Amino acid sequence: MSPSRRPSREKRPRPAVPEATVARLPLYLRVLTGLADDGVETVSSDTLAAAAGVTSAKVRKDLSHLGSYGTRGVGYDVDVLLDRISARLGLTEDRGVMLVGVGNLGHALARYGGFPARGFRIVALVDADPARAGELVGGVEIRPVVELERLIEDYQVTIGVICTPAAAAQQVCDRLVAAGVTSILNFAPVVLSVPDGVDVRKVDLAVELQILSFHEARKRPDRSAEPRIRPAAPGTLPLEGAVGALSPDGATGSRPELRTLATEGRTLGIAPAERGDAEPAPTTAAGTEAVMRLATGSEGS
Ligand SMILES: NC(=O)c1ccc[n+]([C@@H]2O[C@H](COP(=O)([O-])OP(=O)(O)OC[C@H]3O[C@@H](n4cnc5c(N)ncnc54)[C@H](O)[C@@H]3O)[C@@H](O)[C@H]2O)c1
Repeated sequence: MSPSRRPSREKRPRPAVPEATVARLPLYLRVLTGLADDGVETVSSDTLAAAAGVTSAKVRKDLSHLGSYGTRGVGYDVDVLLDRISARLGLTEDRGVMLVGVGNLGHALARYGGFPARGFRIVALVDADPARAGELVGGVEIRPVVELERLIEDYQVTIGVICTPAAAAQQVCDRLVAAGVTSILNFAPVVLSVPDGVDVRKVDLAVELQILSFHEARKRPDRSAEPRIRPAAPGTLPLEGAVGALSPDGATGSRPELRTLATEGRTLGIAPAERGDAEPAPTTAAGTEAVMRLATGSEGS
C-alpha cells in the first residue's frame, strides 16, 4: 500500500475490547485509584489480579487490549494505566446522570457521595410522587416527572438510572430514550425493550446472591447432590417434608433426581444442584456495590 493510501492513525478504528474485559476494567480502576492516592507508582499484575479475582495472566490479557503491556519485573505504571482505563471507559468526559424514582433505593444511590470520584454526577432526580418534589437528596432537588424531558435537555443527560417499581419502568425507559438518553442502568426487576443504539445494564441483587449461592453449592460437594427446590407459597406443604414425600410418579422416598413435585395441586420446580466450572457472570460492579451499600447501610469511598 502506498503511503498516501495508508489509513491515518486517527481514522483507524480502536480494537474491540471483550465485554468480560470491560466488566473488569472498573475493578482495576478502583485499585489503581487507591494506589495513586497512596503515592504508589507501579503495580504488578498479581496485585490487580487479586483485586479483580482473576489470574494475573487474565489481567495481562485484559490490559493488552488497551495497549498496556507493563514491564517485566517492574509491573505497570499506575498513572499511565489509570489514564488508559479511564479513557477507554469514557470517564474523561463529564457524564450527567438522571435518576428516576427516588424512593428507598433511589435515596440511597442519590446520597452516595462516591460517584463523582468515579466519573459520574447525578445531576437530576425525578419522581412521580408530588410529595417528594422539592426535597434535596445529596444536594440535588427532586423534580416532578413532568420535567423529565426538559431536565435531560438542560443537563445534557446521557445516562438514566431507573429505580421505579417494575410496572413503571418500561414507560420511564421509553421517555428517557425518546428524550435522548442512550444508556440505562435498570434496578427494576423487569427486562426493558430499547431500540438499537441504546445500552441497558440491569442490576439485580437477588441474581448476584443466586450466583453466590451457586458457588456455595459447589463448595459443598456432598450437599450438592440434594434436590434444590423453590420456596413454596404460604399455605402449601412444608418444603422439607414435601421433598422426601413424593417422587414424580407419586412414590414416596427421598430421591435426588426428582425434578418436579406435585403437591396440593401445585408443581414445585426441583432440580439437582448444578455442577460445572463456568465463570461467574459479569456483574454491574458499581451498581451492585451501591445496592450492597444500601443493604449494609455503609457509606463507601
Ligand atoms: N436491583 C436490585 O438489586 C434492587 C434492590 C432493591 C430494589 N430494587 C427495585 O428498585 C425499585 C425501587 O425500589 P424501592 O424500594 O426504592 O421502591 P420505592 O417504592 O421506595 O420507590 C419507588 C419510587 O418510584 C417512584 N415512581 C413510581 N412510578 C414512577 C414513575 N412513573 N416515574 C417516576 N417515579 C416513579 C415512586 O414515587 C417512588 O418514590 C423497585 O423496582 C425494586 O424492585 C432493585
